[in-house]
Amino acid sequence: MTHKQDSIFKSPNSSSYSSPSPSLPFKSKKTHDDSPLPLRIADILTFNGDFLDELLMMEEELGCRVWERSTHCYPPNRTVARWFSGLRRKRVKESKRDKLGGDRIEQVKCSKNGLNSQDSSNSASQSAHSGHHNKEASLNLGVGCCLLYLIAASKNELDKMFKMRKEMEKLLENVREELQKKDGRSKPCETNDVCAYSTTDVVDSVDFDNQLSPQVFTPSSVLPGSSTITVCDQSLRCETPKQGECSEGRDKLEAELEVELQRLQLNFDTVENTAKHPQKKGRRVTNEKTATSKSQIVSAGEVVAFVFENQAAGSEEHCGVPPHELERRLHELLESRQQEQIRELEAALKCVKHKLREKEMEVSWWKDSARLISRHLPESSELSSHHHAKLLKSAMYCTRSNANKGRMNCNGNCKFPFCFLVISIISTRYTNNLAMAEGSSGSDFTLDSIRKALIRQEDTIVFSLIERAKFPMNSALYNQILNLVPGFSGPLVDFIAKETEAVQAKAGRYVNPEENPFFPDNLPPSLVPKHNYSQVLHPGAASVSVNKAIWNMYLNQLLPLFIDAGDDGNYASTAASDLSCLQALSRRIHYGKFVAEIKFRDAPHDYEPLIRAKDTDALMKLLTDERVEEMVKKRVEKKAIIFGQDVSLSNNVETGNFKVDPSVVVRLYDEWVIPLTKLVEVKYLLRRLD
Ligand SMILES: C=C(O[C@@H]1C=C(C(=O)O)C=C[C@H]1O)C(=O)O
Repeated sequence: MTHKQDSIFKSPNSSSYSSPSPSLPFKSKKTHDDSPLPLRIADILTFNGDFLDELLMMEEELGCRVWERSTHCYPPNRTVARWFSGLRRKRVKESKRDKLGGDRIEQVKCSKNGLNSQDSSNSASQSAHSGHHNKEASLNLGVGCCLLYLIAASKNELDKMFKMRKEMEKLLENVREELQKKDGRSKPCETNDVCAYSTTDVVDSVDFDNQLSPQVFTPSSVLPGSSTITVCDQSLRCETPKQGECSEGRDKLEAELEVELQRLQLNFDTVENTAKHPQKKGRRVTNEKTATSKSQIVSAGEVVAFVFENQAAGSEEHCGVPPHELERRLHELLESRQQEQIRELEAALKCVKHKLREKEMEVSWWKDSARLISRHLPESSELSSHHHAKLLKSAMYCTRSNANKGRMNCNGNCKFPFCFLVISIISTRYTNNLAMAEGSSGSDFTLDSIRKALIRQEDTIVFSLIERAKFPMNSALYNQILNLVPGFSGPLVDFIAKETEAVQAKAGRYVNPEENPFFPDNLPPSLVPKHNYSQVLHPGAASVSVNKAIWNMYLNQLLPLFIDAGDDGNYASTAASDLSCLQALSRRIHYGKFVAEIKFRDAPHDYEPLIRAKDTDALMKLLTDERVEEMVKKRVEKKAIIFGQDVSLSNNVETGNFKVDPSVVVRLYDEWVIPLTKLVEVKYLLRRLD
C-alpha cells in the first residue's frame, strides 16, 4: 500500500523523518502536490535566521492550507519558529543600534542535541562583552525551557497523529476490502477468468486459488448431454494464476461450452417453435428426451438456455447474472410469452366468432331470399316438382358441360347458376309449407300474426272451459285404480285421451307443428295425404313439450276451481270435453315455440349469447312483455264474462251468473297459461342453436 499523504501523517520511525536533510533546498521540502512539509524543531534550530524568514514567508504565501484544514491554529514548532524569527530581528536591530561588533550578527546555531548548551554558552560569551548579553542569556535559558516543553508537547501531538494515521490506514484498508468484495459480487468475471468449467478439466488444469461457490445451479445448470458442468458463483473471482498451464484446459472448456451453447440454442429454438406450432409438441418432447436425461422439462431447458444465452449475449464483460435475477427474467419471459399466446388465441376466437356470425347472416340471407322468391313463384307443389326436375336437369347439364368445356355454356337453358336452383327448391318447399292454422300463415310469420292467433285461441279455451263446466266432476274418470276399461290399466280419462289421440294421429293431427300429443309414445303415423304445414320452427327445438305439466295442472288444479262436485256418469262426454280443454291449452301454450322463433329471428344477437350461456333467467327476462300479459289477462276475463253469459232475447244480462267464473279464467292465464307459454319459449330457445 502506498501512502500518498505520508507527508502529513508521517511516522517518526519512517526513514524520511529519522534522517532529515537540513541541506535540502527549501523546494524539496514541499511535496509534489505543493503541500508544505511540516516544519520540524531540528529545522528551526539548524537553519539560519534568513532561511527561517524565507521559510515562514513562503508558508504564509502558501496559506498553510494543511494546518488550517487539520487544526485551527499553528502547531508549536511553527510558533517557536516565528518566535525565533522575531527574536532574531530584534537582536539585529539592537546590534545595529549599539554598533557593537560591526555588522556581525551572531547567528543562533542549534544542534539536535546541544541546543541549550550551545545557545547558553554563546550567550554567556556575549554577556561577557555586554550587559545586554546577560539578559539575553537568561532569556535564552527560558526560551530553552520553553523549547523543551514544546518539544515534549510536539512529541505528544505527533504520537496522537501517528495513532490517528494508523486508524485511518485501518479504515482505508477496510473500505478498500469492502469495495473489492462489492466489485467482485457485482462485476462479472474478467476476461481471463473462467466462469464455467468442467470439473474434470478443473482437476487437471485449472488451479483456483479462490474458493468455488457452493451455490451450484443444479439441476437447471447441469447441461444436458455433458459431464457435470458447474457455473461458479459470480461473487467470487476465479483466477488462473498460471496462464500457460491452464490455457490448454481453458481451450477445452471454451470448446465444450460452445458445443453446449449450440445445443442449448437448438433446444431453445425447438421450444420456441413448439410454442408457435403446438402440433409438433410430441416430436419435441421425444427430442428432449433423447437429448438430455437431466433436463426433462421445458422450463429447465429454458433456464439453461436462458442462462447461457444471457452469458453469450453479455459478452465477456457480462458473463454472469445473479441467479435470482435470471430466475426473475425467466419468469418475465415465460409470462410475456404466455400472455402473447393468450392474446393470439383470443384474437383467433374473435375471428372465428366473427366468421360464424357472418355464416349465420349468410344462412339467414339465403332463407330470406328463398322466402322472397317463394312468394313470387305461382306454381303449385306439383308444378314445383316439375320445375325442380327441369331445373335439376339444367343444372346437371350445366355441370356436365362445364366439366367438359371448362366454362358455363348451357345453350340458353342455363340462365341461373346452380345456387339459384337450390334457392328455387328451398323456396318452393317454403311455398308448400306456408299453411299455418289459426290465422298465421307462413307468408305472414310475424309477432303480430302470432299474437292474433293467440287471441283467437283465447276464445277456444274459454268456450272449452264453458263446455266442460256443463258436467260435474265425475271423479271416476280420473281414478287410478278403478280400471273401468278391461285390459287397460289407468284412469278412464287416460284411455279416452290415448285412443282419441291415436285416431287423430292417423288423421294427421300431429303432423301439424301446432299440435302436441299428450301420449306421444306408440302413436300411429298419419294415414291421410300429408299436408305441408309451414316449417318455421327450428328442427332441433320443434319437439319441445310441456304437456305433462299441462295435464297435471288441468286435472289437479284447474278442474276443482270451476267444476261442481258430482258424478252424472257421463264419463265419455266429460272426458272428450276434458280433452278439448287440454288440447286447446296445449296448443296455446306450445305456441310459445312460434313466439320464441320469431323473437329470436328479430334479435338473434341479443338471444345468442344468452342461449350459449344457457342463462334461462336472462332469456326469460328478455322475452317477457308484461304489458302484453296484462292485456291478455284483461281480455280473457272479458271473454269469460261475455261468453259465459246466457244470451236471451230480452237483452237482460244476468250479472254474476257466468258459466265459468271469469276470475278462474284470469287465474288460469296468470298462474299457468302465460308462465307455461314462457317456459316453452325458453326451452325452445335453449335448443334453438342445436
Ligand atoms: C307470448 C308472448 O310472450 C310472452 C308471453 C305472453 C303470453 O303468454 O301471453 C305474453 C307476453 C310475453 O311475456 C308475447 O310476447 O306475445
